[in-house]
Amino acid sequence: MPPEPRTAIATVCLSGTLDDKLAAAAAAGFDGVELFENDLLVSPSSPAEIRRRCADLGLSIDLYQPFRDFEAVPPDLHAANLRRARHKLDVMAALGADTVLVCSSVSPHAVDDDDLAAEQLHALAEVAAGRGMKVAYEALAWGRHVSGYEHAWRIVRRAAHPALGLCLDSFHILSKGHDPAPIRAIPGEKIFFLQLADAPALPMDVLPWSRHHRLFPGQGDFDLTAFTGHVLAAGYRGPLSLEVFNDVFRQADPRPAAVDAMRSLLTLKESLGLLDLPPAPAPAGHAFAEVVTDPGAGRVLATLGFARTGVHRTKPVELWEQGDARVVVNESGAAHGAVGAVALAVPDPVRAARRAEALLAPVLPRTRGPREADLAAVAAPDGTEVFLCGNDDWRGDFVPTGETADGAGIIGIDHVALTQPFDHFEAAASFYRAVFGLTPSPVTEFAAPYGLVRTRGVAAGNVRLTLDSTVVRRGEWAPAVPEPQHVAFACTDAVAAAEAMRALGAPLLDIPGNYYDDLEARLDLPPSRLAALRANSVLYDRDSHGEFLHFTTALAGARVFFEVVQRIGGYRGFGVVNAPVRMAAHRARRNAGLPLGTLA
Ligand SMILES: O=C(O)c1ccc(O)c(O)c1
Ligand SMILES: [Mg+2]
Repeated sequence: MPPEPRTAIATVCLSGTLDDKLAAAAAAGFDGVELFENDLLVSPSSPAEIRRRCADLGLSIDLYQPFRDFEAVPPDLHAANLRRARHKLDVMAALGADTVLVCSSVSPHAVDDDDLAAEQLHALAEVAAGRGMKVAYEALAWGRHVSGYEHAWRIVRRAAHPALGLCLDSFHILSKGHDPAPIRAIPGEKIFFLQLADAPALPMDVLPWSRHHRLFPGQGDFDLTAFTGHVLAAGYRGPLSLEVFNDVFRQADPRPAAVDAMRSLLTLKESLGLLDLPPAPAPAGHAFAEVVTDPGAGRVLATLGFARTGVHRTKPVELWEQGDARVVVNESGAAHGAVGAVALAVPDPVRAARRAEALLAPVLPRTRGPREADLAAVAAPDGTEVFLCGNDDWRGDFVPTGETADGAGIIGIDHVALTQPFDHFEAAASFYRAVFGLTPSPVTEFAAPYGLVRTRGVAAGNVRLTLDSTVVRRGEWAPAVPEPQHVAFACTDAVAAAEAMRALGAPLLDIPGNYYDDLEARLDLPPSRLAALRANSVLYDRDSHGEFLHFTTALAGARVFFEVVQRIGGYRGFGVVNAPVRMAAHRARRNAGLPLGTLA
């Protein structure tokens, strides 16, 4: 295995003051930082104090950035630029930083003259070299005359100064669709710095795309593995450094954000064969789901045909079962009122937990009472507990009740919908992908009653999770309660299940007639099919692989409800198109003041 590269993160990625950022970067295990000039300018600490702080935290300052609008200007401006540069190099000396990033000029004073650019960068490199420092030249995607790395490399080659090299930034190269393969031909020692950022494919101008929408590697649509592979193949041996300008990350708690960033780098290293981790666990299915709520949830499950098969030996927790669907109802934290845990059936829980730990997932203490199963559990970014179950030992925690029920057609858990706090949307998908090997689906957006919601699934085998969040932070007029989470059960005949559950008194949501009139207009379903859906308030969707029928209960706790779904053929989605009518129906019930889990 090649040597493992060092890691760094640009302070601009993180929220807070410089102290907050440095502490978060160090805590997440980064080796160094790119110090963004503005973070220094607004800091009350002197450069020497910042240098000591970084040393105390075990961080190097790998790059001082950015120095702007330097090259290819008329002589008087060049003299002023050199003077400005000398000042910054002095600051760098006090910081103990040896590389300055010069990004390609956006100034209207710059001229389109590679010879002049090379000559002036040579002059800068000469000044830097006199202090044992280096200059890394970066082509901004929107640079006035230099906007591609191959152009920047021609200028660096022409300048031919040992203290002048390139800074490669994946965003500027991949956002413009430039081929990164020729990077392999650049001598590695002339690549002074590597900045990594991913991004979603967005049809927009590169500057706002770069300044607002960058993501950590693996979170967007760029191929960072191939890109980084080219740079390493060239012989680059500097740090892998994250430079991510993102509106949400900039205002999120920097400590979990830095952990999310590091998890992304660890996964990237793994994909490059630079890091050996226990493999992702290939989960087979949902062992159980836990809802933390008031006793209403159990009563609602009874009306869906579930039997209360066990009570926990030591905790106010019940086990409810139907087919292979198992729900643990935990009444010990009713205020939380949502999905508390998902439990994945995995072949080797110990190995899966080791991978999770290596990827910085907090491993939860095993609070074991007498006869309580030794379950490995880790915390997802939003605090949801993820249990790893190799077998059914966990059932031993429950004293069997002997209770049975006739059932109403449920055969297992189809998916668990884990509505995410606004700040965690990207980190959540990365977490489930990196730690458990679940594959994220593309993000879709829909208009919900209180604003736009974005959603994506993460799935592998029979494990499916959905991760929803609002597109922008919620408006003040929206109800204080966040969107609920839910557990969706699989059945083989949704219409029959809805009939059976209504007969048992299930509090199923009523869907308005407008919805069915629109279904008829759009999909031309057979009249008997449409009538059955309408009569039972069953929702419908289809894709190129199959069909999807589903219906939901009223809220069974402050933030949780249940859904019943039928997949026909290879339908891949989650009925997202129907989320707005379901949300509006929940809202209507909430606004009508119906108590939670009110039975029909
Ligand atoms: O958006 C910018 O100005 C900016 C500055 C420095 C960089 O390294 C970069 O990639 C972008
Ligand atoms: Mg950059």
